Amino acid sequence: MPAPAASARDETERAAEAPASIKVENVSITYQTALAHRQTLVGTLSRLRRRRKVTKEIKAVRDVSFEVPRGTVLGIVGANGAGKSTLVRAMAGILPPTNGRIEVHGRVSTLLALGVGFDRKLTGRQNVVLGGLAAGLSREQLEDKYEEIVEFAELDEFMDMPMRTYSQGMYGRLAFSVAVNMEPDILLIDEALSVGDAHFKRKSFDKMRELCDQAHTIVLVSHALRSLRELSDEVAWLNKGELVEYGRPGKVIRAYQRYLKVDEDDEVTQEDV
Ligand SMILES: Nc1ncnc2c1ncn2[C@@H]1O[C@H](COP(=O)(O)OP(=O)(O)OP(=O)(O)O)[C@@H](O)[C@H]1O
Repeated sequence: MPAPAASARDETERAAEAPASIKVENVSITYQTALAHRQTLVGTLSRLRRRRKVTKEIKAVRDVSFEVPRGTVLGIVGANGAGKSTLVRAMAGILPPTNGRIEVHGRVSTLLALGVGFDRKLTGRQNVVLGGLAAGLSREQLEDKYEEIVEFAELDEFMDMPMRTYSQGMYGRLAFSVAVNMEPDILLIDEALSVGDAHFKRKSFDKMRELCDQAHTIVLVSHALRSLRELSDEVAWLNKGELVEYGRPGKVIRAYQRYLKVDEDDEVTQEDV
């Protein structure tokens, strides 16, 4: 019967026509960082006199291009220092690319290891309200969301305490709960797939799977290869700032593991760490 075939084709065509959620075009990001010389007094004095700053360039991302279609879950893998966090921070608009451009279509919510975070002087409740307003939610939307966020984080009795009194796990649980409950079009997650204790890890992974199955566009940076393989539609492998491979999760992760010289079923690299 033609109808189902036609609708399947329509779907494919629609997906092909749908604009990419994220477009990364020839992006390079270079950090300029002050170089520490051996700290001798004479050397420091002479440099101060000459007012010369010694800087070093670190090319963290080198001419990277790819597109993330709407509704795609993209995993990013790579060794330490490969440029993963730098690229995701640029996608989040925290860091401007040195060259190239990044287009992002949709409301973004981030859960990043570095950078944006809560103000520890404020209570959990104040942080959630401020974060929600900053993310563009109305007061009414925030009231509904607030209950969901607190219930998911299971931190009801701590919400009126300053966040400096929170344990690291409690902090992570609230951050995760805020990020996933903001109903973003695009969710950027860096090294925060599993936070909290074993119970919350399970819960946050199930929530991630639920979000990945829905029409959200998600970018996940993680060293937890098993989770990435399970959650991602596509995987990008970065090495020394360059995009080495982009494609189906099994294929790209196997190539990355060969590079790392670890077995495919190596328990440690599979783990959610
Ligand atoms: N703020 C910064 N200033 C200068 N150099 C930086 C800064 N942040 C990162 N770098 C450098 O940029 C490179 C890429 O770092 P990045 O944090 O993006 O790597 P990563 O792939 O996320 O690593 P990891 O897996 O260890 O988290 C590294 O060489 C790092 O030293």
